[in-house]
Amino acid sequence: MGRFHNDMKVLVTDPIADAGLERLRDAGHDVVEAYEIEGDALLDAVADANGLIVRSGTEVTREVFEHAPDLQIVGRAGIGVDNIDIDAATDHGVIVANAPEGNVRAAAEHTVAMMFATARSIPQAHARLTDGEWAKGDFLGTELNGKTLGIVGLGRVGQEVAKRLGSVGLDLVAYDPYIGEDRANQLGAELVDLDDCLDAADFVTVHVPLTDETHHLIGEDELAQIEGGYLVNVARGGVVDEDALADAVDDGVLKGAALDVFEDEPLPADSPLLDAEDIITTPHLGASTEAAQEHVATTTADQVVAALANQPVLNALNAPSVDETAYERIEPYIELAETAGKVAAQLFGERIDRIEVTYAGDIADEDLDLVTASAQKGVFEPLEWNVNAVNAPRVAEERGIDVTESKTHTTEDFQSLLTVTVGVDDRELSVSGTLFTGDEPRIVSIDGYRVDAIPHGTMLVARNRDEPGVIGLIGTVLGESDINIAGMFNARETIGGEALTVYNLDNPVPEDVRDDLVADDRIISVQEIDLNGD
Ligand SMILES: NC(=O)C1=CN([C@@H]2O[C@H](COP(=O)(O)OP(=O)(O)OC[C@H]3O[C@@H](n4cnc5c(N)ncnc54)[C@H](O)[C@@H]3O)[C@@H](O)[C@H]2O)C=CC1
Ligand SMILES: O=C(O)C(=O)COP(=O)(O)O
Repeated sequence: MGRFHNDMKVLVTDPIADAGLERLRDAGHDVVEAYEIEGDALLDAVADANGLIVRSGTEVTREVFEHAPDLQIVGRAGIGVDNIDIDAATDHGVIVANAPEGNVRAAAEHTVAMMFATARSIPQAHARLTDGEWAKGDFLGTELNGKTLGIVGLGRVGQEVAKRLGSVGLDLVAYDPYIGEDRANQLGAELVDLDDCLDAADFVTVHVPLTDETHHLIGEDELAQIEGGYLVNVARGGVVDEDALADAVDDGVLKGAALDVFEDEPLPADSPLLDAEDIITTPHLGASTEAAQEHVATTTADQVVAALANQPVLNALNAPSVDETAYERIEPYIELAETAGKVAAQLFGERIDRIEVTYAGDIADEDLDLVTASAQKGVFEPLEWNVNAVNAPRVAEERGIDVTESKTHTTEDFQSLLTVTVGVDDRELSVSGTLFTGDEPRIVSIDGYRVDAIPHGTMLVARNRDEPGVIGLIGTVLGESDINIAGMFNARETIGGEALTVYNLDNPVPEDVRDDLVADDRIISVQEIDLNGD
């Protein structure tokens, strides 16, 4: 388990509000602001960073993660994470967290402003006036009242746009295959497919994230369907095919378009979008309000501080996320699961093809994704480099290891019991743990034997025949090697059958000492478990 550090380096590569920077400093972190860096300068700056905060200006590529061995979290002070390679982050065990709420209203308001601005050619008219021309006769706008608005992507921003524009006399249609009809209806929008949405709309506004699926979602054919209307894009460049859009506006297929976002940012000066009189643009200002910037900066800083203190990260996109009160309830189980996973993997000692994590009793009521991920971390830790709860599920998937989680409310003896079973083919081994008063972790069962062991430091698990003198022999051999026994617990199947003894030791047991022990034919096996570092 990592420990709390408050002197870590947080690299900030896009400007965020001071309130966010202050929170990082208040937590004791070293904040390094380095704006507009890319290439080798970015790789150098990130090399010793524990946290990284970006907005849309920094491309956080796989190469960045490869050069950032100490990085634990990338905080995105905003919504869109298309500039962050989340797969690479997961592979490197780095949390990616955004601030999905803070700038929603700002983006929605900017969308509304852009819609009116394009419908009434406000920027063009203003430019003519500043040029000294009273061009009153040249501008005949379009009223929104009585028209139809098509919303492509009815998520947080899309819904806020619907709320605002539904009240100015627009009929609303929406295309979003991932939201329910009820939600759309509550907003007064009819949920339709993309074709119907574009065919019906006089104004189309896009609010989808940029993904492989949405890249050029609006191309030449789709623009043709909006014939005579307007397009607004305050989501992401790349969702709309810019060349096709410039042509559509030039050719009069569309009356106008309003764009806040571009495939290439900053927008190159020679972009055809800038030549089209009826395309209005802003330099990615959707989130640029004081309120939004303060909100996203503080939310992001809080998450970075939390991650660096091994606390839950609320908006983690690639790790199980839990809220703070739920986290308080499951926190002790996170460590217990990791320990049980380590003990199970070390005792099983061979390749595994499955992990089962079972929860019984009160704990079964909780959301336990993070606990299960921790159990996996424990199982994989002896095998893999830099495995944590973020990338453990990925490691399992890549290695073809089947992970199952099951819950039951009934337990025989404990209020809550957690069991990690590792196995391959028909062989398997289970380790169960619980928490005693004061959240003291205890291993209460190993491979079917009831034990009561404090999981800590170096442990020795001996399997022996239940005959007189065996425990004495083990004590003598360890004593002769100056290995102090801090505690022990003996469990047996039946009198004279097989027994399992767990020792807590003050020092590791050298291999020759273990060989000496198994040389006695009453001792079937001895295995050392290393929980040092826990
Ligand atoms: N211009 C700016 O400064 C800002 C831009 N944004 C951008 O706005 C976009 C939306 O943000 P939110 O509404 O907060 O995200 P969200 O995740 O709440 O909503 C996105 C919606 O798009 C839908 N969607 C996904 N794939 C789709 C597809 N193929 N077809 C149709 N719908 C699809 C989802 O189901 C979801 O409902 C993001 O790209 C974000 O980066 C957000 C804030 C500021
Ligand atoms: O939050 C988003 O998705 C945005 O597009 C805002 O981008 P920005 O933080 O202003 O670079």
